[in-house]
Amino acid sequence: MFELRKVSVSYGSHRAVGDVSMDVFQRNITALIGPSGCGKSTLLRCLNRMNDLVPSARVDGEVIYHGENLYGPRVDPVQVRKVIGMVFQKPNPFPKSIYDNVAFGPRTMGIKQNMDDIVEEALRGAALWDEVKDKLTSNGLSLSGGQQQRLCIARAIAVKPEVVLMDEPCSALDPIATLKIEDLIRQLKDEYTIVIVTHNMQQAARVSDMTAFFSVRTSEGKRTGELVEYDDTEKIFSTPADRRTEDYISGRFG
Ligand SMILES: Nc1ncnc2c1ncn2[C@@H]1O[C@H](COP(=O)(O)OP(=O)(O)OP(=O)(O)O)[C@@H](O)[C@H]1O
Repeated sequence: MFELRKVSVSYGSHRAVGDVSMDVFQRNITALIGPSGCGKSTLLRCLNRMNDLVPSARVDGEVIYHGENLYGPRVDPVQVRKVIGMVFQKPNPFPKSIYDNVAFGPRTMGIKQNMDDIVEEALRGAALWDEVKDKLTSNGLSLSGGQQQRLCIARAIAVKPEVVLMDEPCSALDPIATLKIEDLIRQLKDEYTIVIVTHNMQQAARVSDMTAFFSVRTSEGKRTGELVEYDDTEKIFSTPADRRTEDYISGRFG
């Protein structure tokens, strides 16, 4: 789905992550793991041009999506973000009804199909329908944290993206809500390609098919994130090839 070729991201003169080359496979769950500050979120945001919104950010290298460089001159970043959606760390529903939260994207895109059907399908897809079907006019902010995050996932999938990027989607949730979101992520894989940043190694091991481990290299006092190892999740967590990966997953570092 994605081919990253020597992708580096800098904020001003600080290179946050350097020379990342990896492929992301379709209808797979790919986890990005590694210690704080190694550039996981920065790299994730490259995949739908979210870094464009940070004035100091610069992306070098190529992010090829379906054979086309996402940073090519003819590519419209707004269009990119419709096809490659994002779910953030902290649930961030709009202060609107549950229905309007989900309908927002399709309405903005001028989708003419029956909106009730779209909203129901997205809420079912996000495993939230049964809990909210009788209160669709209630404010999205009245839901619990876990429900709010599933509402945000419903909002993301309502516009039928191909890819859903998730930046630590469970870090603000309790363990039960976390397990629900993990179940949901596994279900979403049938239809979507998912890339997830997580601090939680057990979560990466539980949900992902492929895992990329990043580390930080310090040179002349400057810290730059780098991709250490990328492989099947099972391999990364059982017989990693690199000592740094082994140290991290066994808790000796990070
Ligand atoms: N908007 C920004 N402006 C300037 N520097 C930034 C910005 N966002 C991130 N950075 C820097 O880029 C580096 C990588 O940060 P990033 O948040 O991508 O790492 P991370 O691995 O996701 O960390 P964490 O796990 O703590 O969220 C850090 O040094 C951070 O300070």
